[in-house]
Amino acid sequence: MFTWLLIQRLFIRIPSSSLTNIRHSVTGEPKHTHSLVSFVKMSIKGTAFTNNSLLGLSRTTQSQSFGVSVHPRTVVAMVNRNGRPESIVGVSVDNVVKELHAPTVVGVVDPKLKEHSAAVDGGFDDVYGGDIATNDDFITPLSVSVTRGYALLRDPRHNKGLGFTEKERDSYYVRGLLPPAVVQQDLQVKRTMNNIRQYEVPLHKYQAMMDLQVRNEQLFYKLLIENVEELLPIVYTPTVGEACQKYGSIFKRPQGLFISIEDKGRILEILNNWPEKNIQVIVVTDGERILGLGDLGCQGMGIPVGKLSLYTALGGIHPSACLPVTIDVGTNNEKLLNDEFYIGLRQKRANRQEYAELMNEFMSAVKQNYGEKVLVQFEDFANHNAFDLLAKYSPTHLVFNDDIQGTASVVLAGLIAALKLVGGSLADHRFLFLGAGEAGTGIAELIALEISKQTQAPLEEARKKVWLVDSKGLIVKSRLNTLQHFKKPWAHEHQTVTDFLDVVKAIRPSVLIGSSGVGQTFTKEVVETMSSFNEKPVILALSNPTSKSECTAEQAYTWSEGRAIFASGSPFAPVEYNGKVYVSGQSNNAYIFPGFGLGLIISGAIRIHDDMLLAASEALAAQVTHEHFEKGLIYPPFTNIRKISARIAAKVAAKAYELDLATRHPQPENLVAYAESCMYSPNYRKYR
Ligand SMILES: O=C([O-])CC(=O)C(=O)O
Ligand SMILES: [Mg+2]
Repeated sequence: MFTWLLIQRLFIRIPSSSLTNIRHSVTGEPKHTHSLVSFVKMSIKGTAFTNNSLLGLSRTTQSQSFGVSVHPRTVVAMVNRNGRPESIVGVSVDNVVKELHAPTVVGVVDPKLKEHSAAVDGGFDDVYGGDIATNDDFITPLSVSVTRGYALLRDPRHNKGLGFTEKERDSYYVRGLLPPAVVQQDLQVKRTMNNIRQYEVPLHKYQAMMDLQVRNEQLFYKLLIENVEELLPIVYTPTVGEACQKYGSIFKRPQGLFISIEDKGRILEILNNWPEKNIQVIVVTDGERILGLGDLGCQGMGIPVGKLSLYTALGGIHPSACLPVTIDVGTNNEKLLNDEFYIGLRQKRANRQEYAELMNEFMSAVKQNYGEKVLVQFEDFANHNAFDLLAKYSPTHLVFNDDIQGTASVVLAGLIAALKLVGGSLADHRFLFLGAGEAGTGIAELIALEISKQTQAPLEEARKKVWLVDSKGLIVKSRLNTLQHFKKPWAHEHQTVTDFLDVVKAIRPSVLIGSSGVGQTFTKEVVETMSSFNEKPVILALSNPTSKSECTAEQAYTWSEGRAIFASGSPFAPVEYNGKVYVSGQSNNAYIFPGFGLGLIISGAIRIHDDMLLAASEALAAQVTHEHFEKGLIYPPFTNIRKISARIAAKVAAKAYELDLATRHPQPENLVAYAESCMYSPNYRKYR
């Protein structure tokens, strides 16, 4: 293995000049029995390299260019007897080895080549066939595929704009294509931030940020990382919600994959149209429940794009390893169906069976293409599909539902922290939820799980501390037969109560959590009632975007006379009440999923376990300092989020090792340092 890793690194440094000539340097008439790997290990001299001359390699199918199927983005190279690469013969595109076309410079040798050879006696079987992602997957993809000349300035992943140095302008053939000034990246950040601050309308700032992302990705991430508190509400909630509503009008360039029901049977092919092959995280939505805004169909794409930009900025996942996907099965949103600028299929949502078949094809294709360890994050699916998909694919895939599990983990973290302010243990409190969907039941279950672990009480007992209200009122035993399955565990013994204020009075909770997607439901009376029997009522208004928040920060502080411990899903500015400034926290899964995902990737986890969510909650809660508590905060500020994410990642990874769900061995000694070392940096670097 050592040799192979060495080769990977050597390849990246191969000068482009040696690549432009490869067609003439690669030769030979490999014997039919040679596997690709043994071919790679041979030093063959002879005539020009053509596809045909390599066809003899195939032990599998001849239908692809070389008849040899290898993992995507694999450089096939010949090495000499000392193991040094002498020439590159091709690169796999769409899992097929293709000639390497100048002026593309490529560098990754995939160690899976070796494993496959071992597994199938020196030859290659179908790489789609099984768990090809093994211990040797890269943490951060090393692939470098850099064009040059004018095309380089149009390549957002590598464009540096005026940041190209004098030397780079010559070696990349961009001299004359840029004005003479060379600008440091820091100055570019300053200038771009100045421009963005000129816009008063948040949506215009969003558009400016998206334009930057598709123009100069490194600058986009540097801006986002260095100004995270200011830009998070732009690229994420609440502005991303408005962007989705208007996505048809503002759409310019695709930032993710659109897979529609009409593409049934062709999903694998579509995945291969995406330019990157080494995917580690997919965020997928079907647009049916975008934030609290409802069915936005295909225009939900803003959400996977936004979530993945946080995976990179907050969690350090390499942007090339992130794939946003929107599954378009139609929309039931009449307004969109009649909107001339709508960009999705103009039809009602597909029926259950068609939907299930499409999702199944997608999930199979994803595993086939990217292996066992690709993380699939389900985002903003409607309740019924969200629970079903998670249950169906958890046993076979690395799947995570952000709205159920991510939100649960972030809220539990906030509650663990809040206990320092309100006193007692979790089991001493009573929790009331307005909203019994993904977030509500997901949080409820994680709270119950933690109580059960802490008190050794059975889970069913622990659940009795938690009460949920849905659109029909308090969830109680007498409603059991008509309840959806995910609500059933919360049907406790109690008389029917329908009015929410009456429920608050009857249950007398110490913690009130809103997750129904309906704004302004924590009324003055509700907050006053909470404050009448709690010295410090904990009030979490989780629904997004801001317009759907159950109450505002100002309302919570005013109506509770400054006593509420308040956090919300979308951010609120600090509030002044009676001469004191109150800073509320943002109880948003953005604290959790980037670090959680990083933890899965660095440990090579193949499945998710609830204990990993608990580990993430504890790691986040541990980041809240005395100074934060003094301000009434139950979450640390986002400013240090990359450090926080590394700590979350370390705890999640440690749990994966403990549960034997990790596949990257040996376990790094210092997981925090390791997580930090794996994080993507947007600072400009040399390409060769
Ligand atoms: O995106 C967010 O801000 C949080 C979230 O997952 C949702 O509200 O669905
Ligand atoms: Mg969501």
